[in-house]
Amino acid sequence: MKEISVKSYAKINLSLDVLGILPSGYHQVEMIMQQLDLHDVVTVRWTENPELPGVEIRVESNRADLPVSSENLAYKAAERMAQELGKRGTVYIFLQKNIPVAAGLAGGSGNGAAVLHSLNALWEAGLSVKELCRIGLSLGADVPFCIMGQAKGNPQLGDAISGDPLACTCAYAEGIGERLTPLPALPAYVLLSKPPLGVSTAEVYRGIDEELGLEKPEDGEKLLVLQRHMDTKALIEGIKSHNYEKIIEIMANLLELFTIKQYPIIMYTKDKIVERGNAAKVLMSGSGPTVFALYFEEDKMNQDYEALCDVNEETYATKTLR
Ligand SMILES: C[C@](O)(CO)[C@H](O)COP(=O)(O)OP(=O)(O)OC[C@H]1O[C@@H](n2ccc(N)nc2=O)[C@H](O)[C@@H]1O
Ligand SMILES: Nc1ncnc2c1ncn2[C@@H]1O[C@H](COP(=O)(O)OP(=O)(O)OP(=O)(O)O)[C@@H](O)[C@H]1O
Repeated sequence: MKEISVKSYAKINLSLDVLGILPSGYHQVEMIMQQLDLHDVVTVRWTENPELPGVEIRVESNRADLPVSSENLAYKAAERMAQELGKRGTVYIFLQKNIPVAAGLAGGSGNGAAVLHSLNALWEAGLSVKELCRIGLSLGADVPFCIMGQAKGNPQLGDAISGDPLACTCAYAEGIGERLTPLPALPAYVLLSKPPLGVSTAEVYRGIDEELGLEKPEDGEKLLVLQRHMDTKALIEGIKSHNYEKIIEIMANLLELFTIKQYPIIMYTKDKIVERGNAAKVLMSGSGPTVFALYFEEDKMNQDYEALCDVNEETYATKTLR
């Protein structure tokens, strides 16, 4: 029996723009993604057994409300790796969940990514970060970025993975979120506050279509309309040159257009942070509903943390992963 534990980090979107809709129904996006120190711990145990016809998978978690069947992204990730590498034996996965669920923080995507990394290590498969990202994309659009962040934040995966040119904790994402260019991390303290509701990512992208008047092109038809709603290129320059004023000015999340209208409690949470006057920026992360606030001074975040715990039970004080 062999075992490994991997830290599965939460992510926020420093920016998220939707440029258009593809014939697949997926959206062409432009985003800056940043990993946070807040993490789940994914432990994977592998027992080889040539008598078995394939791989048996069992998932357990400390959260009773999380599906542990084949719907779980950790389960799916083990299935995909087994298909790729044709192994026989038992995979046992334990998910120590600390990241809130259905929150816009890529918690599930991270767990899927962690299982890919774990099995790559336990099976000594030697797959590169790029190869893991290819497999990860079939699990979800956020998975490749989670793979890159975990490569940086888990030295136990070995020098080849942590030294991979794609290992990074901040990245510029294009395509459906899978074309990733590493960026320097943004050093900041981050407060997360999740209103008590879960949001479906698919519902949010459908809602955005209505907001923007986007219609899915027919198969074979070219993507005609590509419209930018924020200056992501200038944001990248700001991150590279440590121009915090510029970063704060440009950061935005287009998905707020729909999610905040649909769930006013998100605006209520944002207002509660903004009115305290400590945060440099307050935005919704991903498809929501979690609101994040950025700070450059830790004590300012700590003051807001105390106050926000009274607004939403699921409130966390963390920082960006560097
Ligand atoms: C909102 C973000 O979290 C921002 O990082 C991602 O864009 C979503 O990533 P994700 O949850 O990993 O997405 P997936 O699991 O692949 O897809 C969930 C649903 O979101 C929609 N989806 C997702 C990504 C994308 N670029 N366009 C989409 O339209 C699709 O309807 C899909 O059915
Ligand atoms: N390992 C997992 N951890 C959390 N949720 C999972 C997992 N596997 C499957 N799910 C399901 O995925 C859904 C979305 O959960 P998740 O926490 O990944 O949301 P999210 O942070 O909004 O993700 P993303 O930002 O990638 O859209 C939930 O309804 C949950 O039941």
